[in-house]
Amino acid sequence: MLELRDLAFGYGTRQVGGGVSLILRPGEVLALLGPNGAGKTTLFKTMLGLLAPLGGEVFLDTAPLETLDRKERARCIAYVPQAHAALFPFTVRDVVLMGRAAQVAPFSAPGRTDREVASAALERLGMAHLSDRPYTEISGGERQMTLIARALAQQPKVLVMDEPAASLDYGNQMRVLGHVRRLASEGMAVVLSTHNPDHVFMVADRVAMLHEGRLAGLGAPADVLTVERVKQLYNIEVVMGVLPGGSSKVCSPRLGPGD
Ligand SMILES: Nc1ncnc2c1ncn2[C@@H]1O[C@H](COP(=O)(O)OP(=O)(O)OP(=O)(O)O)[C@@H](O)[C@H]1O
Repeated sequence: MLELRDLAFGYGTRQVGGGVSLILRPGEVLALLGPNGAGKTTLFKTMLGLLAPLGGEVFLDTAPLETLDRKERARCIAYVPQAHAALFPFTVRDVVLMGRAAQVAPFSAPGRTDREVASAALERLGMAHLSDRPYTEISGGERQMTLIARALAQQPKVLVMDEPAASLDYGNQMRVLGHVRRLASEGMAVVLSTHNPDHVFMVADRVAMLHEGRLAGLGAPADVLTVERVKQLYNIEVVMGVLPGGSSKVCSPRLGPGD
């Protein structure tokens, strides 16, 4: 569904990373883990076509990304960026409705189906009560949930989420991860970045670890997300295990007296 072949990425002459090859399949959740500045956002922007690759290729449903126009891309792949400051006082409903842009004919207004899909996305995320509120007057976490609803309204095959849980409270973090699993079980392919190994264990089928712009590991979390890898990526000692009654591994820092 989404394939990266020996992808190199960066900004103009500044290469951030390279040699990234992977295939994302329908119904799969892939987590991208890596320290600040490792190149996760730059890689995402390149796989979305917002930045031109510095080498290699991106394929969407076997078509080279550069052969698809913006509407064709938007019908296939949706992006939830990192939480950002709001500029215009659109209502939450209208922000979510913008996710329908690729389905609306040129010079036409969104139709009833578009409004129903947008409302359903808000409903699904438990955000319906905020529909009429200005996007500039809701909290950072509520803005993040609105952006997720906007991406769902796009009804993409591939969903790319840049640290979707970063500004959410504990309950919403777990709810968003639950939604991610449900979307995958309906056939959507999801790639999300996170700094939290527990979230990887909870939600991901595979994890790709990015270290200084290169893949430092790719595979099932239980196999490749090890104590040693976390030490390599984040320079921190951790312990991992399954808690009594738990179903997935958890990761906990091992802090010394001087930390
Ligand atoms: N617009 C830009 N122009 C040039 N370099 C940039 C630009 N944006 C980011 N960078 C650099 O590219 C590198 C990778 O940044 P990127 O935002 O992709 O990292 P990240 O893994 O997403 O980090 P974080 O976890 O902090 O969000 C960093 O060294 C950063 O300083």
